[in-house]
Amino acid sequence: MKANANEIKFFKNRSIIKFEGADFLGEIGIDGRVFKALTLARISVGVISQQAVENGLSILVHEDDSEKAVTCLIEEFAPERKSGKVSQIYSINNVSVIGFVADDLNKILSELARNNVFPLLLNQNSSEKRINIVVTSSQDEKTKNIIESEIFKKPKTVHLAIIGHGNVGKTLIEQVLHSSEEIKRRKNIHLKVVAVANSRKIAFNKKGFDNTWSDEVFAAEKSSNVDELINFSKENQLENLIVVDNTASVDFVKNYQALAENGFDLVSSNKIFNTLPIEEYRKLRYTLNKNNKRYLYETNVGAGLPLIDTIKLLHLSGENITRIKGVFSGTLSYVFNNFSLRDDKFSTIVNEALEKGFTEPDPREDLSGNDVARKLLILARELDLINEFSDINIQNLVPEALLSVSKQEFLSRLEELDEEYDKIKKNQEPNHVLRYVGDLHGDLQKEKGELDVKLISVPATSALGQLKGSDSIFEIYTESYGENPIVIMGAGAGAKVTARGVFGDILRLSETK
Ligand SMILES: NC(=O)C1=CN([C@@H]2O[C@H](COP(=O)(O)OP(=O)(O)OC[C@H]3O[C@@H](n4cnc5c(N)ncnc54)[C@H](O)[C@@H]3O)[C@@H](O)[C@H]2O)C=CC1
Ligand SMILES: N[C@@H](CC=O)C(=O)O
Repeated sequence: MKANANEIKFFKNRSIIKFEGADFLGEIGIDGRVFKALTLARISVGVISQQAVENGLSILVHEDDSEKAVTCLIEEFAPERKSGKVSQIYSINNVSVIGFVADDLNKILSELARNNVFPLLLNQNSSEKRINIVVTSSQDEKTKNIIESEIFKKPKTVHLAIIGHGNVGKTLIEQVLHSSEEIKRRKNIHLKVVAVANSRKIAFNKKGFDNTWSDEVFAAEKSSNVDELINFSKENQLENLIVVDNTASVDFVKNYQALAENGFDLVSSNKIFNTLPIEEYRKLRYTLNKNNKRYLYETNVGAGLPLIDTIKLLHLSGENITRIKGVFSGTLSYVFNNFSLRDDKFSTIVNEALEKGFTEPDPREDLSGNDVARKLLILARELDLINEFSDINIQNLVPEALLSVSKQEFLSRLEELDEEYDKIKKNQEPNHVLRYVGDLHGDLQKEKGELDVKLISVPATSALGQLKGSDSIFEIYTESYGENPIVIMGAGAGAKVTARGVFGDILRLSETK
C-alpha cells in the first residue's frame, strides 16, 4: 500500500503505562486482567506493545488518565506484587504518538536514529504497513518532520550552524543563501542557516537567516557559547544538524566532542583539530563512530582542491602512496611566485596576500611554516601514520624577535624582513626561483613518516618553478604510478574557493543524511 498524505496521525499529551513482571510466560489471563481493570476504570487504551523477553506490557493512555491507570493496576495485581511476580507498574509521561503508513520502516528508523531519536514504543501492523511510534514529547516535532520528509518526499531540511563569519564563513553564508532554492529543486534538500557565531556572540534564527543575517548577528545578545547552540537545537527540535567551523580557533575545536554527542555532524575548514595529539584525534573519531556522526574537512589541505578525498580513496583502495610533496600554501605560493619575479619588497607582497584573504587570521601562521606543517601532518594521518606535530622539521621564516609580539605590531614591523629575503633572492643560482615546500617521505609503511617544511630554490623551468598566482601543487607518488606522480594543482587559498569546498562537504553530508 502506498503512503498517503492523510495518514499521519499525531497525538500529544500521552503516557506509557509500564507493567513489568518476573515471568509470565505460559500464564493465561494476565493481559485480560490488565485490560479489564483499565476498562472498568473507564480508561481508553492506545498503542500496546508486548515485550516477550522482558515479560512486560507497555500501554499508551492519555496523560490525564496516567495516575488512575497505575493505581487501578496496582490494586488489581496486589497479590502478584506481594509475591514478586509483578515487579513494577509505573508511567512514563510527556510522550507523543505518531501513526503513519510507510513502505520502508527501516529507512525511517535509521533516519530517526541518526537524529538521536529512539522510539519508546513501536507497533506495526505488517499487512497494512501501518506503524505507530511513541517518542518523548521533547522530540515529537522533529520526529514528525523526519517521517513526513521520508514518506511524502518533502524536502529534507538540513540545519546549519556557521561558526566564524570572517573571509571564509561570510562567503559560505552568501553561497548557501544564493544556491539554496536551486538545491531544494534539484536535490530536495532545504539548507537552512539557523545559527551564526563569531568569537563574541551567536545569533539564532529558527526559520533560517536571509540576506540580513549580518544585521541579526550584529544585534544578537547571546554570547558565543556551544551550550547555547546545543540548547537551541534541542528546544527547537531541529533535525539534520551540521556545525561548520570556519574559525582558526584552538578553543572552538574543544567543542567537537560535545557537538558530535549532541547530534551534530561536523564540517571544518579549521585545521587545528586534525593536528592535535594523536590520542585526541582518535578520541573524536571514536565518538563520531559511536554516535553515527561524520566529520568532513576537505578544505584543510589545498582549500577547494579535491585532495583529501583523492588521498583517502587511494589509500583505502590499497594503493601504496610513497611520497607527497609540493607547494601546500596558497599564501606562500603567492608570496614567493611574485617575490621571485617582481622587484617589489617582500613585505609589500605579504601585505597583498593578506588583503586578498589568502593568509591565516594571523599571517605568522603561514610565514612560520605552521600552516604548511599542519597540512602535511593532516595528509600523513590520512595515510594512518601516527606522526605528531613535533615530528615535523619546519623552517620558520619569521625572525625570533617578531614571534611573540602582537599581530598589529608584527604587521607594522613587516619591513624588517625585507633585507633578509632580498639577500636570499639574490644568492640564488641564475634562473632560479624561491618556493616554500612541504615533503612527506621516508618509508610510509612504517608507523611514522618524515615530514619537512622548507624554503628552496628551484629552476624557473621546473614544475614547481612554473607555479603561478596563489596556486598550490601536490605531487602524489604511488607504487602503481611509479615515477610519474598524480598531480593536483590549482588555487590553494582564497575565500571563494575555500567556501565552495566547505559547501561541497555540507552537501555530501546532507545527501547521506
Ligand atoms: N582563507 C583561506 O584561503 C583558507 C582558510 N582556511 C581556514 O579557514 C578558517 C577561517 O579563515 P578566515 O575566514 O580567513 O579567517 P577570519 O579571521 O577571516 O575569520 C575567522 C572567524 O572566526 C571567528 N572566531 C574566532 N574564534 C572563534 C570562536 N572561538 N568561536 C566562534 N567564532 C570564532 C572570528 O570572529 C571570525 O569571524 C581558518 O581556519 C583557515 O585556516 C582553509 C583553507 C583556505
Ligand atoms: N593560509 C592558508 C589558507 C589555506 O589553507 C594558505 O595560504 O594556504
